[in-house]
Amino acid sequence: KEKIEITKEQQALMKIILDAYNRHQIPQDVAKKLLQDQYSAEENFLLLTEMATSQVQVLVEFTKNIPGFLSLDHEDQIALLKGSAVEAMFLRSAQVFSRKMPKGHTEVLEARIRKSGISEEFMTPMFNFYKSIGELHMVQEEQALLTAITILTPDRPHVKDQHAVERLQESMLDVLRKLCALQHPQEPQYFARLLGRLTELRTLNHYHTEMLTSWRMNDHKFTPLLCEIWDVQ
Ligand SMILES: Cc1ccccc1NC(=O)[C@H](C1CCCCC1)n1c(-c2ccc(Cl)cc2)nc2cc(F)c(F)cc21
Repeated sequence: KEKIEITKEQQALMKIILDAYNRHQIPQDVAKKLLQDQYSAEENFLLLTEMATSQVQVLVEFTKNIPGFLSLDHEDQIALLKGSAVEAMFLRSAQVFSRKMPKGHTEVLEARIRKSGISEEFMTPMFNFYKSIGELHMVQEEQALLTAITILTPDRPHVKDQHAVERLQESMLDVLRKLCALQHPQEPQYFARLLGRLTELRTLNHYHTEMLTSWRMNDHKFTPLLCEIWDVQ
């Protein structure tokens, strides 16, 4: 049984990623809002665009703290952010959905989201993903590293120097692999299950434009930043 140890520099990397992840949490708690009141499809759509816009700003700040990211080609930095913003939003939503809540709150939250205005056809893949993330009971470090790994996906559209991105992603994957082995010694497959979620996350990418344009209301307004990131309007 090989001795798994996280090196000093990997510990430093993890601390930087975790601090950045915690520093850039979403300001207002959307789950609390949704649990407090029922909103119309229009209000929910506005809430989503506000949340998603602040999430992109938060994501940029988080990404700037990933060691090596700012040394990448500048156009590649943009391509990585643009390519991962939707997945980061769904990953964040899944982490919010899977948070430990008082009895019955998750059910109310799910019901509110089901009636928020999203078309019925997207509910199953979306909630399947949220529940599969919840089953992993990820610790904060794993959540932060998984977000960084998602951003550092080399094969996003328009990335020129994929190898440079691969090298950064590989160092994150190595830390995550060791962390999983230390945190879940009884589950040697845990790391592979975690990465499997990233594949499921990509499928949500395909649905997101349709989820937005099919929101049960007319005249969907998006912020300029979301028009950039979401390929809408
Ligand atoms: C939580 C967050 C953080 C940062 C950025 C975005 C969001 N996400 C949101 O604000 C929206 C709200 C928005 C208001 C209507 C209900 C869903 N949201 C979505 C979602 C559904 C469909 C699409 Cl297309 C996108 C996202 N899944 C959620 C799961 C949750 F547990 C939750 F609390 C909010 C969630």
